[in-house]
Amino acid sequence: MSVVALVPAAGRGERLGAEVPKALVEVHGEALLLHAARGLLASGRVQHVVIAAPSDQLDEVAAALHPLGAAHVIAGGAERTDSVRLALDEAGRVAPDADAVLVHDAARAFTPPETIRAVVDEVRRGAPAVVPVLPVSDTIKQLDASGRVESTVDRSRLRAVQTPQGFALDVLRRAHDAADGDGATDDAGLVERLGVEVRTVPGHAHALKITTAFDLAIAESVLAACAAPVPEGEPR
Ligand SMILES: Nc1ccn([C@@H]2O[C@H](COP(=O)(O)OP(=O)(O)OP(=O)(O)O)[C@@H](O)[C@H]2O)c(=O)n1
Ligand SMILES: C[C@](O)(CO)[C@H](O)COP(=O)(O)O
Repeated sequence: MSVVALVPAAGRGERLGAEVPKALVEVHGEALLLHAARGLLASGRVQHVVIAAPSDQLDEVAAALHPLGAAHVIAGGAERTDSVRLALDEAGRVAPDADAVLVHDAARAFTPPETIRAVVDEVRRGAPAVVPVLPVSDTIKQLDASGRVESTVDRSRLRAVQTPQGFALDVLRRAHDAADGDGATDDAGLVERLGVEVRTVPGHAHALKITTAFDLAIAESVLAACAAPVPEGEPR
């Protein structure tokens, strides 16, 4: 089985508010996108990477990825779903042998390799679709239209969903074909509409989505902690 990873990286990063698109924001001297793509390849499960970049930043993105040597860059679309769809089309050209596909946000640049491997391995075990998830730690309230609390939601079966999400390639193609421009906030959401089973594997705190400046500060600390030598006798 050959695995192609699609990395939607064409967002502007409005909520982060940096001077460059979010995927090009640097942490420890390297673009978030480079961290994300390198993590995918470092998992040892991914053979091809296709990146959907802002259409006016293709050269900048290619330059940021230079240390990696192996990635295909295309222009993304107006919405995340459009960027994934365009990358999926490109995957058919650059990785015709692929039968499994990952979709991974550039914004989740520090997802650990073990999470990526867990997703791929579940697809290899026959899952049509797989998402990494974390339990929700806050109490969740449902509000009415005026902002008053209507009810407290049972959180025992709620999960926050991360990326990479893994799919049998034909399943993701069918899901995007059926969506026909009617997007979802994640790709598994499109698969759910087909009535196809979506399995879960444990997510990881380091796979946080860098959305705001606060998230970026957390990500910087995560990377610093991972790079720091572990004192003798302490677990990593
Ligand atoms: N048209 C778009 C919009 C988003 N993305 C990508 O989808 C991922 C998740 O999106 P998000 O974190 O919301 O990024 P932005 O859209 O850039 O953020 P914002 O909404 O703050 O502008 C990111 O890697 C982003 O680059 C994309 O490829 N194409
Ligand atoms: C795909 C995703 O990261 C899963 O949690 C998330 O749905 C992206 O949402 P956004 O609103 O595009 O940031």
